[in-house]
Amino acid sequence: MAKKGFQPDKFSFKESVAALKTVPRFFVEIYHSNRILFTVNALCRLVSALLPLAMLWVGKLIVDEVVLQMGAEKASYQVLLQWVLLEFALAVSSDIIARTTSYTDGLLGDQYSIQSSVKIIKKTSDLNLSQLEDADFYDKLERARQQTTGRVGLMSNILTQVQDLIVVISLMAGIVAFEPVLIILLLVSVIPTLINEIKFSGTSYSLARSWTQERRELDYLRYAGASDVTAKEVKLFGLAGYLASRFEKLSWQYYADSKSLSKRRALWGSGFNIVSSLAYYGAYILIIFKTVGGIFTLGDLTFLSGSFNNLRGRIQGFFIRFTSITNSALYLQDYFDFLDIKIGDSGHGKKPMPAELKEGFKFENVGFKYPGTDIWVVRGINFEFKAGEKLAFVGENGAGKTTLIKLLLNFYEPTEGCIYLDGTPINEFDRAEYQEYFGVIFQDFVKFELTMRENIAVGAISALDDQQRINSASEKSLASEVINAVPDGLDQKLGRRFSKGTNLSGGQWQKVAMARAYMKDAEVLVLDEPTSALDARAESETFDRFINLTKGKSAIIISHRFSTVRIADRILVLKDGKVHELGTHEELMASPKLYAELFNLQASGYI
Ligand SMILES: Nc1ncnc2c1ncn2[C@@H]1O[C@H](COP(=O)(O)OP(=O)(O)OP(=O)(O)O)[C@@H](O)[C@H]1O
Repeated sequence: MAKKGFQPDKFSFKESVAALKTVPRFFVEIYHSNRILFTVNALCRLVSALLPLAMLWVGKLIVDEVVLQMGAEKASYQVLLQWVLLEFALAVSSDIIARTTSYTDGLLGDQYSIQSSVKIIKKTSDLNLSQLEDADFYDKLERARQQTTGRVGLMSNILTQVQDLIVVISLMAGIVAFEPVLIILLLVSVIPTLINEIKFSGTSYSLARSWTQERRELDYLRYAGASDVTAKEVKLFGLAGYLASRFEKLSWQYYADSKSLSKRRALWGSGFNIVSSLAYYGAYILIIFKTVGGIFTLGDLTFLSGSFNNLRGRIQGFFIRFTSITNSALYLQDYFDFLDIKIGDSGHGKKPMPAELKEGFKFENVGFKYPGTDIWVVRGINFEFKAGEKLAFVGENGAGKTTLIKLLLNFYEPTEGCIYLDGTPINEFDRAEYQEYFGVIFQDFVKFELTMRENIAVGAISALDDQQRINSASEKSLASEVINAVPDGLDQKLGRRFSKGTNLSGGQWQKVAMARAYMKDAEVLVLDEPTSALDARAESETFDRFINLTKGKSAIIISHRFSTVRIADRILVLKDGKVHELGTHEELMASPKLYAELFNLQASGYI
């Protein structure tokens, strides 16, 4: 995707500052992630904020005492020793406190990062399928995921900011007591940094934000070019060069935008720094003159020049950190925006589900367009799916079979018409409870790179340790054959991502997936092409078992194999998003329409 070039001022200073409103919520979350660590951290920072002034002051006392003793007839070291010991104690405490601060920073950061990642996973699972299938959603997710670790830096940056503010106030009070003019010079020396930071605040976030889509594309290209899943085809079709060059092209564009921003920042930064240094040296000369003129002692000189330098560094750091804080706050805003995405559930009722299905489901004049599109994928759909019935969906690719399942499962709401369960519109039920009714194996079921046991138990994850239930589901689905064929049985890691992992064949995976359906004692089972990778014998065995083992249960089976389909009680033939035929195998064979035509073609080996 070609990039027009970066628009740097999309996020102004004002917007960056406005993002700071997320900071209190952030601190409440951190505080709740570990109250003790947070309190220790804050106390350490408070104490260390007062240490620089104390150390500089003791340094001044030492120099003054040295000068005094140099002029004395008989030097006494007692006071001097006391001051040096005090400075030593301050130095040691300062180090201990700094280490405790960074230790607690790290721990708090890790805890917060774990918790925020968990929140992102949970939030994602709470959202509707229609929200998840949206590109905007992925952009939001990407931005929320970014900087999960950066947020840790935000916490320490903000606390350091408060800490430095205390240092700055205390050192300024010290300087004002000696020479108020120095404060004016100090301001002159830090204003250039302030201007520089205001100028560039928000720009790096702007750059990163404007590249959200491309970064997702880069991630995808990296995955497509270097992963076990794609390796076969990448090698066979010689795609590595193509993918690498696409990756490189996009990366270099980002690099160029990022470089030009860094260059401008560096150039402006060095210019401003010269002004700042001039003011500093002006102050230094003033202090030297006053010391030589006898107004300041040598100790005062050490204290003032030390304080001035320290202050300048801290105030500049304060502004620079401010930009980094506002930048992180913009990312934080993305994270909270993601957590605050409304779950599109508002139109849903809270009716409890009936204990068992009595009549069944009814589709009444159902039509559907995917959100953001203007095409009727299905329209004018009318049929009943009776309780206890085994119904098969048949139709060409793209006819709308999976879409009907998604509508039945209430992942999407029909654009027009209504679906009823025992006479009640399905959106009057609590969505989660409603979906609990179903056990579904999708054609693109997930091959989790977890153990065999976990892969089976995902059908009812609370039964992960229920050996009997797992054994029974494996027997029913023929997954037991797969379990026996792998070295570690149920504890076998699946997939090759982790050591000792093993890959299963397509058919073996489908047996594992079928076991998930048996794990869940669902009222209604839906199998969306669950046997496409099975050999003919395994397929027929799987379906015979399925029909026998789920007697009395309602089930929908989608399949392109007519030998499977014919076992169903009734068959619904979809064509161009409409119900073309509906009846038993015998009824449909008796009419010279699509079903009979396709059945005969397949029987004669043409398709
Ligand atoms: N999330 C989506 N957004 C937009 N269009 C979609 C989406 N999912 C599916 N479609 C479109 O809806 C139509 C029906 O797709 P569906 O998956 O329901 O077909 P199907 O009958 O199950 O096909 P197959 O036999 O190939 O699995 C297709 O044209 C497809 O491109």
